[in-house]
Amino acid sequence: MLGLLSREDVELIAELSRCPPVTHPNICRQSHLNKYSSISGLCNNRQNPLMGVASTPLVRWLPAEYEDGGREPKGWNQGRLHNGFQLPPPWEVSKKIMSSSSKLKDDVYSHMLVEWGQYISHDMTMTPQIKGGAGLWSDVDCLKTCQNVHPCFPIETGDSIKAARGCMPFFRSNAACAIHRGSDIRQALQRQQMNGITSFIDASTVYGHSPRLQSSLRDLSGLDGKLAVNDQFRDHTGRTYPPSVANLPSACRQGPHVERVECFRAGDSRLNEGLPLICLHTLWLREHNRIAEALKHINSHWSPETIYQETRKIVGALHQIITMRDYVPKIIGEESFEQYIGPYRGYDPTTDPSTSNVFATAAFRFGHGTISPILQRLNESFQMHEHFPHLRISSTFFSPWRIVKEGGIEPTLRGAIGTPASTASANMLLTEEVTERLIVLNNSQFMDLASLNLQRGRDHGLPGYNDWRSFCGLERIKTLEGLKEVVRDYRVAEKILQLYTNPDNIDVWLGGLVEDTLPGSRTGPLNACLIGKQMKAFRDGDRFWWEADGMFSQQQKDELLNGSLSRIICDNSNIREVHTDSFRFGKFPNDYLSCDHMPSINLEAWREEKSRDLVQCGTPRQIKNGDFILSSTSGKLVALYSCYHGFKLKGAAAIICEENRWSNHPPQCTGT
Ligand code: HEM
Ligand SMILES: [Ca+2]
Repeated sequence: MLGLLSREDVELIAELSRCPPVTHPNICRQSHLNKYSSISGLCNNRQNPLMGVASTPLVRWLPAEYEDGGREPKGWNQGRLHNGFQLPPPWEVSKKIMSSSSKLKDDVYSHMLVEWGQYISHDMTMTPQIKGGAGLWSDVDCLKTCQNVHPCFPIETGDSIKAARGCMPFFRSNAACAIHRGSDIRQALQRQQMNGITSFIDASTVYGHSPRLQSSLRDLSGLDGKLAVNDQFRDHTGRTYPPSVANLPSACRQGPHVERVECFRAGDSRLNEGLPLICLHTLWLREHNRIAEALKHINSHWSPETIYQETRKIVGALHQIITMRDYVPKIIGEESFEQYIGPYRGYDPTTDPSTSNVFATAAFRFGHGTISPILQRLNESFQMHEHFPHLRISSTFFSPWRIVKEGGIEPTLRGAIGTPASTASANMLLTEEVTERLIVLNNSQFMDLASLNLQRGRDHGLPGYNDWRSFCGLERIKTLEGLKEVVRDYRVAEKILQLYTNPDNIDVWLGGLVEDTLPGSRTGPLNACLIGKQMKAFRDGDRFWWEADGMFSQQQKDELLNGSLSRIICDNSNIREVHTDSFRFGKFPNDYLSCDHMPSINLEAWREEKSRDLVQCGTPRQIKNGDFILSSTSGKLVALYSCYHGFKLKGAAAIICEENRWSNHPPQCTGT
């Protein structure tokens, strides 16, 4: 049988067997799926339970364009013409247009704006790749071949000195399960890529996107709703770090003459990529545990599960507020915010909150143009650190030891808030640090982020720049003169057309990135449109959006608005002075404020007196390997039990408080 199928068919079948099970809307009636958002995103939308869920397809806003119509990437077949011309090799585009030895500084925003972009993109999208090695049915090793043999789509380098074999390895993105919504039959038959994580801005970076991962990140033995922390290292003031990965020794780089520091573990697996990313993950881990402790103090009758879920809900809300209130308007500008997002008008179940392919693969990768070649580390006076000087970022990739052994998170965090951001200008797009010296784990060869982005867009069959401009209601670019109007730097416009000849062929990531930025924004008109539309979908299509009806009381909402990234830095690090807005660049000390004066969230708004029913029925019994939450949505007090991942529930999941007693014994959670 196998002999009749191509490798791709077999891969597709393997993928299908990993699809989330077909889900009937009826399962969304279960009460525990309605009090708190589920970890995988399941049932956020009750009519379409899989919308926005981890491991479902990145949605298409325009149909894919594959060379064979169905699955072959653009550029797969040598000599193939597109609109009459061959596509230029990504590496050549990178070298001739994108790679730059210098970057300009932003005059308004701090580097934290860049770091938050990377962090929050890891809440919205993760496109898994086929880690093809010599596998069950595949005898090709993508680290070795320079041929286009599925699943390898190597990037030709034409440089026999740097990359000895004349190519850089590239793994195609996984094919997604064929979950077909809508009526476009062409799309249903085309290869789709998938989003490995929840599309919703739900702090999946902190909590994960599956029951198993979630469970592995919790401290279930503490019975206080906290997350697990590193049991080997703490900073010099006793503050915690994320736990280490389970498989040791890990692939993270190690410092000279210091004990091993393994890769950290969090809700998103990419946290070790850079030091600022590790700092943000560490802040949120500490913030969860800080809030959990305070809530336990305020509501001593809450079960550990209630503390955990209520804290997760607050942390999720803070991710949404920081992103939508503080981050997005700076990126796309106030005007585009008005145009594409506008004020919140409540949950809309007809909005699909899924991450779109063009957002993940092109538009939100605009941030790669704002990566700075240097990582600054600053001391308490926000001056260059005496012991831990600045570093080229290529020497910071996958190096958690530099946090643990080089002063904790503070020097890097101060660097992020106390240094201006880099900007992407058309003639200085990506720093050589990531085009010449990018490291990806388990591959010793230096990679080029620009080539990867371009090749990824072609792997996904993304339509060209002009089609996306049309999609956004912008004029198509037909001539060099037209291109010069939107790119402004005429030399770059000329180089682009020399390489692509037909403007329709321009890769959308490149086109979006080189456009001149709109006033008061950090993106051009195309990316402002694509990012704006996506953010609106994330917000309006999320039943658990923090402003949605029934999520928080008015008093709680008012308190949440006192939250900020600066306050989180104050509460969870040894930094005592901050800018009120961590994304703005200011001079120390004049533009800084003492943490004592930074507004904070008063968690008293979450105080809950024991209800009369609870007093009369008594606190429900704790069970082993599981826990309960209380709900009174049906008018009666109900204890909803669930088991931790890996355990099976025996007995009634819900017990009701009736006539001063619980209707049933609590269930049991037994090993499977
Ligand atoms: C030092 C900083 C950064 C490094 C080293 C980095 C590296 C990477 C790499 C290696 C990929 C995968 C490329 C591929 O094979 O397709 C990627 C994807 C991505 N990056 Fe970055 N990145 C950085 C910063 C940023 C920033 C600042 C943003 C946004 C503001 C961003 C947004 C994205 C997005 C949206 C993806 C696609 C994620 C997916 O769906 O898998 N990155 N990045
Ligand atoms: Ca998410």
